[in-house]
Amino acid sequence: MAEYRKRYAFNCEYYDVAADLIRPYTLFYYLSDGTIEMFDERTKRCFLKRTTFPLDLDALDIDRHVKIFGRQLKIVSYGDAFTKTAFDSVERTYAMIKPGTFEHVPSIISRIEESGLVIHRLKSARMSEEIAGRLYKEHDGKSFYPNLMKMITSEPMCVMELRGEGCVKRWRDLMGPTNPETAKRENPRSLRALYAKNITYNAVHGSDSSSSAERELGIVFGDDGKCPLRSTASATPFCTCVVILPHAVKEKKVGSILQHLDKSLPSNAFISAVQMFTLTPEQTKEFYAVYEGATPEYSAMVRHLSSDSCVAVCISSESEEIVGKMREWAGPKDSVIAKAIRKESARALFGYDSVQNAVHVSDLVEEAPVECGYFFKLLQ
Ligand SMILES: Nc1ncnc2c1ncn2[C@@H]1O[C@H](COP(=O)(O)OP(=O)(O)OP(=O)(O)O)[C@@H](O)[C@H]1O
Repeated sequence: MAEYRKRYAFNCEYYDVAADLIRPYTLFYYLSDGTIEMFDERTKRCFLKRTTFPLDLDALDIDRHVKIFGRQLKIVSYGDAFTKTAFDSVERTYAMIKPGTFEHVPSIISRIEESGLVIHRLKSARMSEEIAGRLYKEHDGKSFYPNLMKMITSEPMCVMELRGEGCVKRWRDLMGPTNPETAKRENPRSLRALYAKNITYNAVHGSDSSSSAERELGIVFGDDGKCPLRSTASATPFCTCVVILPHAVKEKKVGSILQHLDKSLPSNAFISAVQMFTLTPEQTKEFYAVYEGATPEYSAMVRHLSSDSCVAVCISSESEEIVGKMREWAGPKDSVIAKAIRKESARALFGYDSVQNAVHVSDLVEEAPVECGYFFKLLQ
């Protein structure tokens, strides 16, 4: 191929809110001069002639979004083998926050985000015996195997896919040595030094190589992308839903928001489930249905929530007052107003305006279980 024509190709989707249509485009990036070009796959015509544009190649990935001259495109797949080979090489690892450590999920997510690693998938789950058996096959027959199986299926835990250069080693460094006593001596800031109870309940797990990571991610998240593990969400007796919005996920504020939330919970409430989702515009409209026609920001809210990954949180409680309490925690809808009158609220601390306002929280006691059910039942 002539050097001038060498290019990456990405199949993208643009959600046209006004027409309520998803428009497919191919985005090209020319390596020789950093120019871009767009092709409209519906009309089969050039949409944007080859032009200079500051495209951040590091930010390009499947399911991620890229803004081209104000148009938010979602990358759905690589357009050719050349592009796939160049981009599909990002290192991934399988990470697990083990049973007995669920209360530390907010702090552990913060540490992951601070380290620069990217959380690509996240789900709080109950490990089944079948999946655990496949995961820990190599330890079958060892003296500690029965205890290991008992531990891993005993309580809620969290499964994650982490991404980033060298992430297998970086995550294992963050975890620290297998035995917490050694961890305390050799790496006192490591997660096992801080949160492990003993060698069995040792807080976290990480794949030991890229090939193990591929195997473990396939087992836990399903080779077809459908995670076989049951969610931990509990809607009884009462629950409410918090959604950490895409801008905050992208800015790596999930851990800080969860920590802030956790501190504000009354003693009769707890975080029962946390999960990352990437909603389609149709799913977002379904979720935000009650706001259509009721708020001027509706279209912008749909655009934002469907623009990238969000994190849904289920808060369970013994009292229905939890719905009001979480609204209070979130603060005024517009972060600008929140910054003026409720400086300590989540929207004041983590949001920008009335659309990128860090969190969505259930408004009404009747809506809260429906919203939790949407994420933690319907989308499972
Ligand atoms: N001697 C032991 N006694 C009790 N449990 C053990 C022992 N060795 C390992 N385990 C348990 O089995 C898990 C898997 O063991 P492995 O040797 O693969 O450790 P690791 O690679 O540091 O940890 P992980 O695989 O969980 O990241 C350990 O995390 C620990 O929970």
